[in-house]
Amino acid sequence: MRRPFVFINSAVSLDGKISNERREQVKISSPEDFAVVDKLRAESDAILVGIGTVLSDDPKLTVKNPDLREERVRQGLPPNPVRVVADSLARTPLNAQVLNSDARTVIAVSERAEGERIEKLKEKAEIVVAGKNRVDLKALMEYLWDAGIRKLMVEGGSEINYTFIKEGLVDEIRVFYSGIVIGGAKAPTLVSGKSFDVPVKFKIKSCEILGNGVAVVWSLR
Ligand SMILES: NC(=O)C1=CN([C@@H]2O[C@H](COP(=O)(O)OP(=O)(O)OC[C@H]3O[C@@H](n4cnc5c(N)ncnc54)[C@H](OP(=O)(O)O)[C@@H]3O)[C@@H](O)[C@H]2O)C=CC1
Ligand SMILES: Nc1nc(O)c(N)c(N[C@@H]2O[C@H](COP(=O)(O)O)[C@@H](O)[C@H]2O)n1
Repeated sequence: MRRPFVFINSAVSLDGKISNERREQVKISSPEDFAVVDKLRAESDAILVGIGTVLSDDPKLTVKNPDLREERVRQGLPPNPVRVVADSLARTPLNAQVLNSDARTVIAVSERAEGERIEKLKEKAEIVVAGKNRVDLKALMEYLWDAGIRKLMVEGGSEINYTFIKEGLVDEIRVFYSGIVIGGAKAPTLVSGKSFDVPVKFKIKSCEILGNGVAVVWSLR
């Protein structure tokens, strides 16, 4: 199967949470980590999130540093990478920031998505139907490969991270471990879903202190 190089990027509190139990966006990264994340976005062809993250955070998923956007343009690329949302039922709100004109957006839906919702979203995004009940990530990866995407950054949340790992679609995971405690037994962690029968193994590729936290890049073992 031909697919892009896939890496998950996530910021985690020291108690392992990626947000709080109300699933509100929490600033976990240090300024130093945000600068690296921005560079990683600029070096990627596309950035993917699950619809849960769109509904919780209303992210823009754009490159923030104008110098990095200019560098992309110098390389003949659009200023921002393609944004991809895994959204089986086409629930992306029409006023979501991810649909603004800053970048091209692909909404991946399943066959269960209502035609009317799809038609409305089509005015603002490219729609790809992949999967019967839920977005089929393998089919989506093939679609993105055919669309010229070679490096995909997955920016969560926990449910979409789980499926990427379960389906063997992840090459690297970059985690920023921050010096904050969020707490909350039900607050989401990096990966949700069901425990794997055999834990998936990763090895450390690199490790650096970035302000009040540590960024570790893990590659598949
Ligand atoms: N600290 C950090 O780095 C980050 C934190 N977050 C936080 O994470 C939380 C959101 O995470 P979460 O609620 O887990 O939501 P996700 O962003 O992981 O989205 C999950 C949804 O994606 C849709 N989906 C479509 N296809 C698939 C598939 N094949 N596998 C899994 N999901 C699929 C499902 O909805 P449907 O079936 O309707 O399509 C599912 O409910 C927020 O609180 C946010 O703030 C998010 C990103 C980064
Ligand atoms: N790297 C990182 N650190 C944090 O502390 C975060 N909360 C997140 N969240 C992710 O970034 C998205 C927001 O992107 P925009 O700033 O709107 O472009 C958010 O939706 C999460 O995917 N990431």
